[in-house]
Amino acid sequence: MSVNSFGTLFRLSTWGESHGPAIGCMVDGCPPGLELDEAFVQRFLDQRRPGTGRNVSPRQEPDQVRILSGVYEGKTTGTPIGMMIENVDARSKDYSKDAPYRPGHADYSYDAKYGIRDPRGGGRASARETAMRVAGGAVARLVLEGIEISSRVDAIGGETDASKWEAMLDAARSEGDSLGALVECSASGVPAGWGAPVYAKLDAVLAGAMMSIPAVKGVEIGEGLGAADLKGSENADAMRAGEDGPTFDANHSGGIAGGISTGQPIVVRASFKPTSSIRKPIASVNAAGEEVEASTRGRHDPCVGIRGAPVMEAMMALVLADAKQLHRGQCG
Ligand SMILES: Cc1cc2nc3c(=O)[nH]c(=O)nc-3n(C[C@H](O)[C@H](O)[C@H](O)COP(=O)(O)O)c2cc1C
Ligand SMILES: C=C(O[C@@H]1CC(C(=O)O)=C[C@@H](OP(=O)(O)O)[C@H]1O)C(=O)O
Repeated sequence: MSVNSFGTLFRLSTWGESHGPAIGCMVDGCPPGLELDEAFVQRFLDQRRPGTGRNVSPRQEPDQVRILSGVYEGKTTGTPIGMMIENVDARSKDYSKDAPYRPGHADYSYDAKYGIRDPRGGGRASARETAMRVAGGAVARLVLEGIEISSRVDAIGGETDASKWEAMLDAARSEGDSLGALVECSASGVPAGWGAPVYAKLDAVLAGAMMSIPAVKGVEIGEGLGAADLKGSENADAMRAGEDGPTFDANHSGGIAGGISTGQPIVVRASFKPTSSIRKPIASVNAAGEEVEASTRGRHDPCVGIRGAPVMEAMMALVLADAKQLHRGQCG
Protein backbone atom coordinates (compact mmCIF):
# COMPACT_ATOMS: atom_id res chain seq x y z
CA MET A 1 0.00 0.00 0.00
CA SER A 2 1.40 3.43 -0.85
CA VAL A 3 -0.06 6.92 -0.88
CA ASN A 4 -2.33 6.60 -3.90
CA SER A 5 -2.09 2.93 -4.80
CA PHE A 6 -2.82 -0.55 -3.52
CA GLY A 7 -1.41 -4.00 -4.32
CA THR A 8 1.87 -5.61 -5.37
CA LEU A 9 1.38 -7.65 -8.56
CA PHE A 10 -2.25 -6.65 -9.17
CA ARG A 11 -2.19 -2.92 -8.51
CA LEU A 12 -4.77 -0.13 -8.37
CA SER A 13 -3.84 3.56 -8.38
CA THR A 14 -6.50 6.24 -8.26
CA TRP A 15 -6.52 9.98 -8.94
CA GLY A 16 -8.97 12.83 -8.73
CA GLU A 17 -10.95 14.98 -6.34
CA SER A 18 -14.64 15.07 -5.55
CA HIS A 19 -15.19 18.44 -7.26
CA GLY A 20 -12.53 18.25 -9.97
CA PRO A 21 -13.52 17.53 -13.58
CA ALA A 22 -13.11 13.75 -13.25
CA ILE A 23 -11.80 10.85 -11.21
CA GLY A 24 -9.82 7.94 -12.57
CA CYS A 25 -7.70 4.90 -11.95
CA MET A 26 -5.10 2.64 -13.43
CA VAL A 27 -5.15 -1.12 -12.93
CA ASP A 28 -1.74 -2.61 -13.54
CA GLY A 29 -0.82 -6.29 -13.60
CA CYS A 30 -4.10 -7.65 -14.93
CA PRO A 31 -3.43 -10.79 -17.00
CA PRO A 32 -4.16 -10.66 -20.76
CA GLY A 33 -7.10 -12.30 -22.51
CA LEU A 34 -9.87 -11.66 -19.97
CA GLU A 35 -13.19 -10.40 -21.31
CA LEU A 36 -13.81 -6.85 -20.12
CA ASP A 37 -16.14 -4.07 -21.19
CA GLU A 38 -17.65 -0.94 -19.69
CA ALA A 39 -21.04 -2.60 -19.04
CA PHE A 40 -19.39 -5.15 -16.75
CA VAL A 41 -17.65 -2.46 -14.67
CA GLN A 42 -20.81 -0.31 -14.66
CA ARG A 43 -22.83 -3.05 -12.94
CA PHE A 44 -20.65 -2.70 -9.85
CA LEU A 45 -20.45 1.10 -10.02
CA ASP A 46 -24.25 1.27 -10.02
CA GLN A 47 -24.31 -0.50 -6.65
CA ARG A 48 -22.19 2.27 -5.06
CA ARG A 49 -23.13 5.49 -6.80
CA PRO A 50 -24.89 8.32 -4.94
CA GLY A 51 -28.26 9.78 -5.92
CA THR A 52 -30.21 6.53 -5.88
CA GLY A 53 -32.55 7.04 -2.91
CA ARG A 54 -33.25 8.98 0.26
CA ASN A 55 -30.87 6.98 2.44
CA VAL A 56 -27.81 7.94 0.39
CA SER A 57 -26.23 11.21 -0.73
CA PRO A 58 -28.57 12.96 -3.18
CA ARG A 59 -25.65 14.08 -5.37
CA GLN A 60 -26.65 13.00 -8.89
CA GLU A 61 -23.62 11.24 -10.33
CA PRO A 62 -24.32 8.64 -13.03
CA ASP A 63 -20.74 7.37 -12.56
CA GLN A 64 -20.56 6.51 -16.24
CA VAL A 65 -17.24 4.74 -16.70
CA ARG A 66 -14.98 4.96 -19.75
CA ILE A 67 -12.21 2.44 -20.33
CA LEU A 68 -9.32 4.31 -21.92
CA SER A 69 -6.62 1.68 -22.27
CA GLY A 70 -5.59 -1.92 -21.74
CA VAL A 71 -8.54 -3.47 -23.55
CA TYR A 72 -8.65 -4.41 -27.25
CA GLU A 73 -11.61 -6.05 -28.98
CA GLY A 74 -13.26 -6.73 -25.61
CA LYS A 75 -10.25 -8.42 -24.02
CA THR A 76 -7.59 -7.26 -21.60
CA THR A 77 -4.19 -6.93 -23.25
CA GLY A 78 -1.99 -7.17 -20.16
CA THR A 79 -1.15 -3.48 -20.41
CA PRO A 80 -2.33 -0.88 -17.86
CA ILE A 81 -6.11 -0.49 -17.77
CA GLY A 82 -7.04 3.19 -17.46
CA MET A 83 -10.59 4.11 -16.49
CA MET A 84 -12.27 7.46 -15.95
CA ILE A 85 -15.54 8.89 -14.64
CA GLU A 86 -16.55 12.52 -15.13
CA ASN A 87 -17.90 14.44 -12.14
CA VAL A 88 -21.13 16.00 -13.41
CA ASP A 89 -22.98 17.24 -10.30
CA ALA A 90 -20.38 18.69 -7.94
CA ARG A 91 -22.16 21.96 -6.98
CA SER A 92 -18.96 23.43 -5.55
CA LYS A 93 -20.56 26.74 -4.45
CA ASP A 94 -21.79 24.96 -1.27
CA TYR A 95 -18.17 24.85 -0.03
CA SER A 96 -15.64 27.51 0.96
CA LYS A 97 -12.05 27.72 2.21
CA ASP A 98 -13.26 29.72 5.20
CA ALA A 99 -15.83 27.15 6.35
CA PRO A 100 -15.31 25.65 9.80
CA TYR A 101 -13.30 22.45 9.85
CA ARG A 102 -15.81 19.58 9.96
CA PRO A 103 -14.94 17.59 13.09
CA GLY A 104 -14.37 13.98 12.07
CA HIS A 105 -13.75 14.81 8.41
CA ALA A 106 -10.31 15.35 6.94
CA ASP A 107 -10.43 19.17 6.60
CA TYR A 108 -8.15 20.01 9.51
CA SER A 109 -5.76 17.07 9.17
CA TYR A 110 -5.24 17.74 5.42
CA ASP A 111 -4.49 21.40 6.14
CA ALA A 112 -2.11 20.39 8.93
CA LYS A 113 -0.27 18.04 6.57
CA TYR A 114 -0.20 19.85 3.22
CA GLY A 115 -0.88 23.50 4.09
CA ILE A 116 -2.96 23.61 0.89
CA ARG A 117 -6.21 21.81 0.17
CA ASP A 118 -9.00 21.59 -2.38
CA PRO A 119 -11.89 22.58 -0.09
CA ARG A 120 -14.62 21.74 -2.59
CA GLY A 121 -16.45 18.81 -1.04
CA GLY A 122 -14.04 16.51 0.68
CA GLY A 123 -11.52 16.98 -2.17
CA ARG A 124 -9.29 13.94 -2.31
CA ALA A 125 -10.62 12.76 1.08
CA SER A 126 -14.16 12.51 -0.26
CA ALA A 127 -15.41 8.96 -0.66
CA ARG A 128 -16.04 9.94 -4.28
CA GLU A 129 -12.62 8.31 -4.77
CA THR A 130 -14.11 4.94 -3.81
CA ALA A 131 -15.92 4.82 -7.17
CA MET A 132 -12.55 4.04 -8.73
CA ARG A 133 -11.87 1.33 -6.14
CA VAL A 134 -15.13 -0.26 -7.26
CA ALA A 135 -14.08 0.02 -10.93
CA GLY A 136 -10.71 -1.58 -10.09
CA GLY A 137 -12.45 -4.20 -7.98
CA ALA A 138 -14.61 -5.17 -10.97
CA VAL A 139 -11.44 -5.92 -12.97
CA ALA A 140 -10.03 -7.86 -10.00
CA ARG A 141 -13.12 -10.09 -10.06
CA LEU A 142 -12.14 -11.25 -13.54
CA VAL A 143 -8.99 -12.76 -12.04
CA LEU A 144 -11.07 -14.51 -9.38
CA GLU A 145 -13.17 -16.92 -11.42
CA GLY A 146 -15.08 -19.29 -9.14
CA ILE A 147 -14.88 -16.93 -6.15
CA GLU A 148 -18.10 -15.34 -4.88
CA ILE A 149 -17.82 -12.02 -3.07
CA SER A 150 -20.84 -10.64 -1.23
CA SER A 151 -21.67 -8.15 1.51
CA ARG A 152 -24.51 -7.16 3.78
CA VAL A 153 -25.28 -4.44 6.28
CA ASP A 154 -25.56 -6.20 9.67
CA ALA A 155 -26.53 -3.25 11.85
CA ILE A 156 -27.34 0.45 11.59
CA GLY A 157 -27.00 2.65 14.66
CA GLY A 158 -26.39 -0.50 16.74
CA GLU A 159 -29.75 -2.03 15.67
CA THR A 160 -29.71 -5.42 13.93
CA ASP A 161 -33.46 -5.50 13.19
CA ALA A 162 -33.58 -4.19 9.61
CA SER A 163 -37.28 -3.37 9.86
CA LYS A 164 -36.36 -0.49 12.22
CA TRP A 165 -33.69 1.09 10.04
CA GLU A 166 -35.91 3.23 7.82
CA ALA A 167 -37.50 5.00 10.81
CA MET A 168 -34.12 5.42 12.50
CA LEU A 169 -32.63 6.95 9.36
CA ASP A 170 -35.62 9.30 8.96
CA ALA A 171 -35.25 10.44 12.57
CA ALA A 172 -31.50 11.00 12.23
CA ARG A 173 -31.98 12.93 9.00
CA SER A 174 -34.66 15.20 10.44
CA GLU A 175 -32.48 15.91 13.49
CA GLY A 176 -29.59 16.85 11.17
CA ASP A 177 -27.67 13.86 12.47
CA SER A 178 -26.28 10.60 11.07
CA LEU A 179 -25.85 6.91 11.97
CA GLY A 180 -23.00 4.40 11.91
CA ALA A 181 -23.18 0.85 10.54
CA LEU A 182 -21.65 -2.57 10.81
CA VAL A 183 -21.06 -4.27 7.44
CA GLU A 184 -19.92 -7.80 6.68
CA CYS A 185 -18.17 -8.92 3.50
CA SER A 186 -17.26 -12.47 2.62
CA ALA A 187 -15.54 -14.39 -0.16
CA SER A 188 -16.26 -18.06 -0.77
CA GLY A 189 -14.42 -20.39 -3.12
CA VAL A 190 -10.96 -19.08 -2.18
CA PRO A 191 -8.59 -22.07 -2.29
CA ALA A 192 -6.33 -22.92 0.64
CA GLY A 193 -2.82 -21.50 0.34
CA TRP A 194 -3.14 -17.83 -0.64
CA GLY A 195 -1.42 -15.23 1.53
CA ALA A 196 1.90 -15.15 3.31
CA PRO A 197 3.01 -16.45 6.68
CA VAL A 198 4.70 -13.47 8.30
CA TYR A 199 4.49 -9.74 7.51
CA ALA A 200 2.20 -9.75 4.45
CA LYS A 201 -0.29 -12.03 6.17
CA LEU A 202 -3.57 -12.22 4.29
CA ASP A 203 -5.47 -11.04 7.38
CA ALA A 204 -3.08 -8.11 7.88
CA VAL A 205 -3.41 -7.02 4.24
CA LEU A 206 -7.18 -7.46 4.31
CA ALA A 207 -7.51 -5.46 7.51
CA GLY A 208 -5.36 -2.66 6.05
CA ALA A 209 -7.42 -2.66 2.85
CA MET A 210 -10.71 -2.40 4.72
CA MET A 211 -9.33 0.21 7.13
CA SER A 212 -8.30 2.31 4.12
CA ILE A 213 -11.98 2.81 3.23
CA PRO A 214 -13.11 6.27 4.35
CA ALA A 215 -15.05 6.16 7.66
CA VAL A 216 -14.00 2.61 8.61
CA LYS A 217 -12.85 2.68 12.22
CA GLY A 218 -12.79 -1.00 13.15
CA VAL A 219 -12.19 -4.26 11.31
CA GLU A 220 -12.50 -7.82 12.46
CA ILE A 221 -11.84 -11.12 10.73
CA GLY A 222 -13.75 -14.25 11.72
CA GLU A 223 -14.44 -14.21 15.45
CA GLY A 224 -12.49 -10.94 15.66
CA LEU A 225 -12.61 -9.11 18.98
CA GLY A 226 -15.03 -11.75 20.30
CA ALA A 227 -12.23 -14.37 20.21
CA ALA A 228 -10.83 -12.79 23.36
CA ASP A 229 -13.89 -14.06 25.27
CA LEU A 230 -13.69 -17.68 24.06
CA LYS A 231 -11.78 -20.73 25.29
CA GLY A 232 -9.38 -22.47 22.91
CA SER A 233 -11.78 -25.38 22.64
CA GLU A 234 -14.59 -23.01 21.60
CA ASN A 235 -12.56 -20.96 19.13
CA ALA A 236 -10.87 -23.91 17.36
CA ASP A 237 -12.32 -24.86 13.98
CA ALA A 238 -12.43 -28.65 14.39
CA MET A 239 -11.26 -30.47 11.24
CA ARG A 240 -12.44 -33.68 9.62
CA ALA A 241 -11.19 -35.66 6.66
CA GLY A 242 -13.16 -34.86 3.50
CA GLU A 243 -12.92 -36.15 -0.06
CA ASP A 244 -11.15 -33.02 -1.34
CA GLY A 245 -9.08 -32.22 1.74
CA PRO A 246 -10.17 -31.37 5.28
CA THR A 247 -13.55 -29.91 6.18
CA PHE A 248 -14.14 -27.64 9.17
CA ASP A 249 -16.93 -27.73 11.75
CA ALA A 250 -16.82 -23.94 12.24
CA ASN A 251 -15.12 -20.84 10.85
CA HIS A 252 -13.96 -18.80 13.83
CA SER A 253 -10.73 -18.12 11.92
CA GLY A 254 -12.63 -16.26 9.17
CA GLY A 255 -10.96 -18.40 6.51
CA ILE A 256 -7.38 -17.41 7.37
CA ALA A 257 -4.85 -19.20 9.59
CA GLY A 258 -1.21 -18.21 9.90
CA GLY A 259 -1.79 -15.46 7.33
CA ILE A 260 -2.80 -18.04 4.70
CA SER A 261 -6.26 -18.94 3.40
CA THR A 262 -7.71 -22.23 4.69
CA GLY A 263 -10.25 -22.81 1.91
CA GLN A 264 -13.12 -21.68 4.14
CA PRO A 265 -15.05 -18.48 3.38
CA ILE A 266 -13.05 -15.36 4.20
CA VAL A 267 -15.21 -13.22 6.46
CA VAL A 268 -14.47 -9.62 7.43
CA ARG A 269 -16.62 -7.08 9.28
CA ALA A 270 -16.09 -3.34 9.34
CA SER A 271 -17.51 -0.65 11.56
CA PHE A 272 -18.34 2.55 9.63
CA LYS A 273 -18.55 5.62 11.79
CA PRO A 274 -21.56 7.94 11.45
CA THR A 275 -21.18 10.59 8.74
CA SER A 276 -19.28 13.55 10.12
CA SER A 277 -20.82 16.21 7.81
CA ILE A 278 -24.06 16.88 9.68
CA ARG A 279 -26.39 19.85 10.11
CA LYS A 280 -26.41 19.55 13.92
CA PRO A 281 -23.93 22.17 15.14
CA ILE A 282 -20.62 20.92 16.56
CA ALA A 283 -17.95 23.06 18.20
CA SER A 284 -15.04 23.60 15.84
CA VAL A 285 -12.45 26.07 14.62
CA ASN A 286 -11.69 27.57 11.22
CA ALA A 287 -8.42 27.93 9.33
CA ALA A 288 -7.83 31.30 11.06
CA GLY A 289 -7.90 29.50 14.43
CA GLU A 290 -11.19 31.08 15.55
CA GLU A 291 -13.81 29.11 17.46
CA VAL A 292 -16.89 28.63 15.26
CA GLU A 293 -19.78 26.20 15.07
CA ALA A 294 -19.70 23.67 12.26
CA SER A 295 -23.16 22.96 10.84
CA THR A 296 -22.62 21.30 7.49
CA ARG A 297 -24.97 21.67 4.54
CA GLY A 298 -24.40 19.84 1.27
CA ARG A 299 -25.47 16.46 0.01
CA HIS A 300 -24.26 13.89 2.47
CA ASP A 301 -24.98 10.25 3.19
CA PRO A 302 -27.06 9.82 6.36
CA CYS A 303 -25.27 6.50 6.96
CA VAL A 304 -22.11 5.92 4.92
CA GLY A 305 -21.99 2.17 5.69
CA ILE A 306 -24.87 1.59 3.26
CA ARG A 307 -22.74 2.61 0.27
CA GLY A 308 -19.64 1.29 2.01
CA ALA A 309 -20.72 -2.31 1.39
CA PRO A 310 -19.86 -2.41 -2.34
CA VAL A 311 -16.55 -0.67 -1.53
CA MET A 312 -15.69 -3.47 0.90
CA GLU A 313 -16.43 -5.99 -1.86
CA ALA A 314 -14.08 -4.12 -4.18
CA MET A 315 -11.29 -4.09 -1.59
CA MET A 316 -11.82 -7.83 -0.95
CA ALA A 317 -11.52 -8.48 -4.70
CA LEU A 318 -8.35 -6.37 -4.98
CA VAL A 319 -6.73 -8.13 -2.01
CA LEU A 320 -7.57 -11.58 -3.36
CA ALA A 321 -6.53 -10.85 -6.96
CA ASP A 322 -3.16 -9.69 -5.67
CA ALA A 323 -2.85 -12.68 -3.31
CA LYS A 324 -3.60 -15.03 -6.20
CA GLN A 325 -0.93 -13.49 -8.44
CA LEU A 326 1.61 -13.49 -5.60
CA HIS A 327 0.85 -17.13 -4.79
CA ARG A 328 1.28 -18.12 -8.44
CA GLY A 329 4.52 -16.15 -8.62
CA GLN A 330 6.06 -18.01 -5.73
CA CYS A 331 4.41 -21.42 -5.72
CA GLY A 332 3.30 -21.86 -9.35
C1 LIG B 1 -19.38 5.34 0.41
C2 LIG B 1 -19.03 6.42 1.38
C3 LIG B 1 -19.74 7.61 1.37
C4 LIG B 1 -19.41 8.64 2.26
N1 LIG B 1 -20.17 9.78 2.25
C5 LIG B 1 -19.88 10.76 3.13
C6 LIG B 1 -20.65 11.95 3.15
O1 LIG B 1 -21.60 12.12 2.39
N2 LIG B 1 -20.29 12.92 4.03
C7 LIG B 1 -19.25 12.76 4.91
O2 LIG B 1 -18.99 13.64 5.70
N3 LIG B 1 -18.52 11.63 4.93
C8 LIG B 1 -18.80 10.64 4.04
N4 LIG B 1 -18.03 9.51 4.05
C9 LIG B 1 -16.92 9.40 5.01
C10 LIG B 1 -15.78 10.37 4.73
O3 LIG B 1 -15.31 10.22 3.41
C11 LIG B 1 -14.66 10.11 5.74
O4 LIG B 1 -15.16 10.16 7.04
C12 LIG B 1 -13.56 11.15 5.60
O5 LIG B 1 -12.85 10.94 4.39
C13 LIG B 1 -12.52 11.09 6.74
O6 LIG B 1 -11.89 9.85 6.77
P1 LIG B 1 -11.96 8.87 8.02
O7 LIG B 1 -13.39 8.88 8.49
O8 LIG B 1 -11.56 7.54 7.50
O9 LIG B 1 -11.06 9.42 9.07
C14 LIG B 1 -18.34 8.47 3.17
C15 LIG B 1 -17.62 7.25 3.18
C16 LIG B 1 -17.96 6.24 2.30
C17 LIG B 1 -17.20 4.95 2.32
C1 LIG C 1 -19.95 12.03 -4.37
C2 LIG C 1 -19.94 10.94 -3.62
O1 LIG C 1 -20.11 10.91 -2.27
C3 LIG C 1 -19.71 12.00 -1.53
C4 LIG C 1 -18.87 11.52 -0.36
C5 LIG C 1 -18.57 12.61 0.58
C6 LIG C 1 -17.48 12.43 1.54
O2 LIG C 1 -17.18 13.40 2.27
O3 LIG C 1 -16.92 11.32 1.63
C7 LIG C 1 -19.33 13.77 0.60
C8 LIG C 1 -20.38 14.06 -0.41
O4 LIG C 1 -19.86 14.74 -1.52
P1 LIG C 1 -18.96 16.04 -1.55
O5 LIG C 1 -17.56 15.55 -1.79
O6 LIG C 1 -19.55 16.79 -2.70
O7 LIG C 1 -19.13 16.73 -0.24
C9 LIG C 1 -20.92 12.78 -1.00
O8 LIG C 1 -21.84 13.05 -2.02
C10 LIG C 1 -19.71 9.61 -4.18
O9 LIG C 1 -19.61 8.68 -3.37
O10 LIG C 1 -19.64 9.47 -5.41
